[in-house]
Amino acid sequence: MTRLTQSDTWQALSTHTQSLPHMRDLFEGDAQRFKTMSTSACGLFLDYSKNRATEETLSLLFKLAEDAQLPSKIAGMFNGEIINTTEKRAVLHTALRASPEQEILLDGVNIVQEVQETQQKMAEFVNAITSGQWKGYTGKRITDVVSIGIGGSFLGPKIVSQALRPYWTGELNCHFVANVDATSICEKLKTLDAETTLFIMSSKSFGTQETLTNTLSAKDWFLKQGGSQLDVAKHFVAVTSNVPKATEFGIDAENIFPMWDWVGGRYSLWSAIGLPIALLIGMEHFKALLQGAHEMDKHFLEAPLTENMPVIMGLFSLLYGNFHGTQSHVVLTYDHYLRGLPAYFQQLDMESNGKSVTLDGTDVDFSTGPVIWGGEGTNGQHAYHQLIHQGTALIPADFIMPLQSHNPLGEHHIQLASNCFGQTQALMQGRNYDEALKELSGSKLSADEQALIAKHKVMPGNKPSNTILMDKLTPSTLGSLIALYEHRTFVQGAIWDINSFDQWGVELGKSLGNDVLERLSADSDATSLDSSSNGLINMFRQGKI
Ligand SMILES: O=P(O)(O)OC[C@H]1O[C@](O)(CO)[C@@H](O)[C@@H]1O
Repeated sequence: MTRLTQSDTWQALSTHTQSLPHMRDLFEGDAQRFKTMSTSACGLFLDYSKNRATEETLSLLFKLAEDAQLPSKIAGMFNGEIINTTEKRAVLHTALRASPEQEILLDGVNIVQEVQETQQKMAEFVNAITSGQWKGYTGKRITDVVSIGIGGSFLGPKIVSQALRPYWTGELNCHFVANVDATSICEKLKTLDAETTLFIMSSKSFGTQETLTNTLSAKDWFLKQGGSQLDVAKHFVAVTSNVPKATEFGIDAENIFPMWDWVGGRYSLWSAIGLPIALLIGMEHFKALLQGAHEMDKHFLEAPLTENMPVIMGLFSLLYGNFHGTQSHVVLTYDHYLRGLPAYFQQLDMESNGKSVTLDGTDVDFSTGPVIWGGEGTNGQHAYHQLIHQGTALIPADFIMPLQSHNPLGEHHIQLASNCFGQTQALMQGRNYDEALKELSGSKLSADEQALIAKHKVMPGNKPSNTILMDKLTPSTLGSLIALYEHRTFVQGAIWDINSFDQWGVELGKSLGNDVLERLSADSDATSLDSSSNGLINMFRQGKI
């Protein structure tokens, strides 16, 4: 048993959460609920009133945070303490968006200076490419950039670029290649001209098979299209913490943008991994993105727990997973530009908190990270909202929506808002049997049929949601929003006392995959593995089922 579940606060929450009134009653009993259970910070507004919580719930949750020494753990991260204990690393993605005059010492070195130097290198590169000063091997300017990377070296650049489409400067097209499935790169290369294409190879480790294979294929394509080995330097750059391996691979040293081991892959978009973003929106907007995240960092570090947006969101997520048995959390972005954000938050939270031992190696006796999923509203209402409303699983939801659209057109945005707010209201209040029966009273159905259909129309409600609003989706509000979720993830891991910053769970698949690769290309069939793996390998070798 862990100290956490033995604590008085945990035990009190466990008892308390079993006898909470329905949210309908909480709203009916307090006209000020929206006012008191909402907060603003860094260009974001959070309505957390549609949660299964009373003042006592909140008080117990904040006590849980204090018991875990959350404020000092937050300060520890910002100060570069070695909190990624299994890899003996600091966790300092916050330094990537620190003010230039800040000093953050790591092993006696002010890392803010290194960050600023890399940002300067990025700015010069972005200017060279977008001004046309940087020429390809036949003297033409670069028109297309292909970003090759996977996981945090793909999701951040891809999804932030998509979200900030209104801010693209228009000089470049950008393509993202992640999967080792050749279709991904082939479909892009078909449309490209080697003379005007630049490849950015993004890999913190410079050891990820998918990224290495894709980069080798891109290089092979480039050479077959007429480029020479000497021309590679004009068309290939790399972002990595492993400079020796990148140099060995053939990337010119001056074309390598450094990153550091104190930046986790899923927290790296703020580093040179974000180069595709800066190329598309320009360095000024990229710095606004960083500034938005920096504002949220300051809020997270300085705001009292009871007014701290990431703390509030993290505590509610923990409440449902640990005291209401939820297994997943849905993120619904009521904005087409933000359609990729749930996938980004998926890696961020699931690769961080998908753990089952505490820092000292004790098996947890509580739920940790939930499954994060979601998509864009209103599309989800025509796909999976049925289950969220009437299914047997309780699924807490986050609704995210800008108040202003980048594309105001007729009734579109007001209808989007009506759907967003209507959904949170329906989830909270539901529809009881009497209400369902009353709706059927005018129908041609018999009394028995009405009674039966009414049963099918009942919606329990009491389904929790947070609603996050912003005036407009800008680089700054997007930066604050993503940092909000980064810190929301941190809050949960800190209270659970797990390591949110390593990812040992992805190593086994990689090593077994390498073994399978050898067996797939061996001279004889596989026989020494389990019958399923042998069977699958040998079926692939035969090339037919
Ligand atoms: O940037 P790299 O080192 O190629 O790693 C890519 C991704 O693979 C992981 O290490 C495992 O999924 C992620 O954490 C990371 O973002």
